[in-house]
Amino acid sequence: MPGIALPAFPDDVPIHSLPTIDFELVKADNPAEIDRLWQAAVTLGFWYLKNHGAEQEAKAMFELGAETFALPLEEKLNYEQGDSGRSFGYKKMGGNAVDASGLPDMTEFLNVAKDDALAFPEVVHRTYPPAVTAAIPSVVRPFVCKSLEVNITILRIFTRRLGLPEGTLEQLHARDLPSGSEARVTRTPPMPGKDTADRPAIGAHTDFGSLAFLHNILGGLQVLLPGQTQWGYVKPIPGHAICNVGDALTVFSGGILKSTVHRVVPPPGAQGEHERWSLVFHTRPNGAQMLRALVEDSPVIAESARQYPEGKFDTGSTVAEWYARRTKYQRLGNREGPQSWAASRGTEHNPAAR
Ligand SMILES: O=C(O)CCC(=O)C(=O)O
Ligand SMILES: [Fe+2]
Repeated sequence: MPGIALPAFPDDVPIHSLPTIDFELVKADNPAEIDRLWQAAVTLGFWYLKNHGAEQEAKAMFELGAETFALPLEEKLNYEQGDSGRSFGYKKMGGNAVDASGLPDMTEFLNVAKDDALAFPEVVHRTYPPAVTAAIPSVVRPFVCKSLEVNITILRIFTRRLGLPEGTLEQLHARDLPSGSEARVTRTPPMPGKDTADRPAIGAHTDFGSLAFLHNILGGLQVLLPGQTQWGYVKPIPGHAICNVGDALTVFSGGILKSTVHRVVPPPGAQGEHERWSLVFHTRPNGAQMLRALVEDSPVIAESARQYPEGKFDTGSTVAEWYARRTKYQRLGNREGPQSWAASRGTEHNPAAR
């Protein structure tokens, strides 16, 4: 459980060092820091974020996750997300595939919709276990609001840098329009002695949405940076969130922003003896928005999109449809064969990676 003394991240495993962006400087419009953020987003798609101001809110969310996961499985299954393509609610361990062979995942999720948190006590999407419902005003909503503040600030910067009219990305991620945005707590049981690549806890994927704001305690997250063939761990650093770009921003930006493949494997070294917890806020665009490059709105995006095969960023679907397809075919309950895994994929650079 979060909070107990844990072994340090080992120093003999391959890591990818990511740049650290200072959110205070970004908010203060510091040009050099904004440049560094932009460089990270268009090259690696991943960066650390310090001074984000969400530590207390994150801690409370971890505690709520612990309380929820401690419920009997039978009770948790009453809130299971199901196989329809919706992710809100509880996801049982083994509900998803981690690769084309249909190997089951090893992680349980609690996913609370941004819309349910902000509209509470009104129910927009679904209901949650009573302890979660009771904690929406005091725990979930504050975390959602802090996370949105961080991600919307970053989206404003991307709007400018992409040459889009002011407010474009903010409007595509409107607070009060329905979306797949959600707060997620994850728990993976200890997997001591497991070879990392043999037993992913969460399979290789790109994120479905726009921006992830992730809080890690133990290692286990690995990324496959663009152009590289070696997975590297992202070492958790206290007080530093890990941020990454998701598929929706890659598509909107005509390939300028990089949505990078990542996965979760058992924590390395002695950390593998412990349960792994993570917390993430996934910011996703308005569900009704068509998912395609914003070529009419920005010459920079039009120019970038031209360098890719025609139609690459014309998904032909709304954000909600794209997201539902990916969620649905990841579910083992919908699996018909390797084609189901293929149907769950996004803009991954290397769809065969696991
Ligand atoms: O737990 C982690 O470190 C990553 C979780 C993740 O990739 C996701 O929720 O999309
Ligand atoms: Fe992810």
